[in-house]
Amino acid sequence: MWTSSSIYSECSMLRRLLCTSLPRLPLKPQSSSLTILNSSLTQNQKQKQKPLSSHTIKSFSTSKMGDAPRPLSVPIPTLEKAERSDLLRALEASMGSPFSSEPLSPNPNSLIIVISGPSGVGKDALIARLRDNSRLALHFVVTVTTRPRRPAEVDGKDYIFVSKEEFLGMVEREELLEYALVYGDYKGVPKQQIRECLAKGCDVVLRVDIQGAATLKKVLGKSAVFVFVAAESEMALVERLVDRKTETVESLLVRIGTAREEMKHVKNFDYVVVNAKGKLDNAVKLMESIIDAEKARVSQRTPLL
Ligand SMILES: Nc1ncnc2c1ncn2[C@@H]1O[C@H](COP(=O)(O)OP(=O)(O)OP(=O)(O)O)[C@@H](O)[C@H]1O
Repeated sequence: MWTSSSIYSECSMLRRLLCTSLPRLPLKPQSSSLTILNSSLTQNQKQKQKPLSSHTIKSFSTSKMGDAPRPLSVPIPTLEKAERSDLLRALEASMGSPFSSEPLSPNPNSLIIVISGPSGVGKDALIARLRDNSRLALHFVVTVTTRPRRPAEVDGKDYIFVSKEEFLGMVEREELLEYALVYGDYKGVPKQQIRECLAKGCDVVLRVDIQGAATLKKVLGKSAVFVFVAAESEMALVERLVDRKTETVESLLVRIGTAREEMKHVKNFDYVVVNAKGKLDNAVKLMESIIDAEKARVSQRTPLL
């Protein structure tokens, strides 16, 4: 029969047993039990407890951690008094092997980043800002096009401007990763530039329209990162196209109608970047964050090309 006094005496015996066995507990694996037991001590008992000496730690070092047997009698100096290098050496000796300075995770793979979105949304503006100001070292693949050069554009930098015959020759020789007829002009992505860049270990940015992105998705699948650039509203997009003053009324109508359809494709992309009016810098920062996050992925993409 349990009486209240017998329960009390059982409890105090158990407490005495636990307190006297405390210094023998292994240091790491059971540190949570150490905390629990410690909290059950009276204030008086806590004051009587001495800090762990190097001798105490030495006896812990004879215990096993996981499967790795640890050598006996490796003296580990106290944390307060030891030289850092001595402490590191003692810890290495105690663990049974030297600490490696090799990176714990491998270098991230090169990325293929596909930037797409409706006409007038600001793809070129975003890419120009990334090219000129970004902290990231990116290679921007220069698209080949048969479209006439706009006054501010530089051949070989903004686009490679070629005749229709030259373009079709490239198609024939299978030099393009993808190509499309966009608003009456051909645009294509040259394979060679991408291959050269990936071989050097750099990250490649491709700028394509929505059709091009759909084709690249079939070719590259999950090996590339697909980013959809959007305006904050349809009105903002139309204003931007009108203000750019590069389109006729007919081509404006075609682009606006196409943009309505293209917005439906956003679900096929990995990320969406809203390029709001006057907030191009925010869009650039978001692009950089996406690239940073992709570099930090545990399961890296491997470019297929
Ligand atoms: N955040 C922004 N705020 C205001 N204007 C912008 C912004 N981003 C781009 N623009 C302007 O909007 C216009 C369209 O941008 P841009 O030419 O870069 O679009 P695009 O998506 O490359 O178009 P396209 O596919 O037709 O070549 C340009 O005049 C550009 O300067």
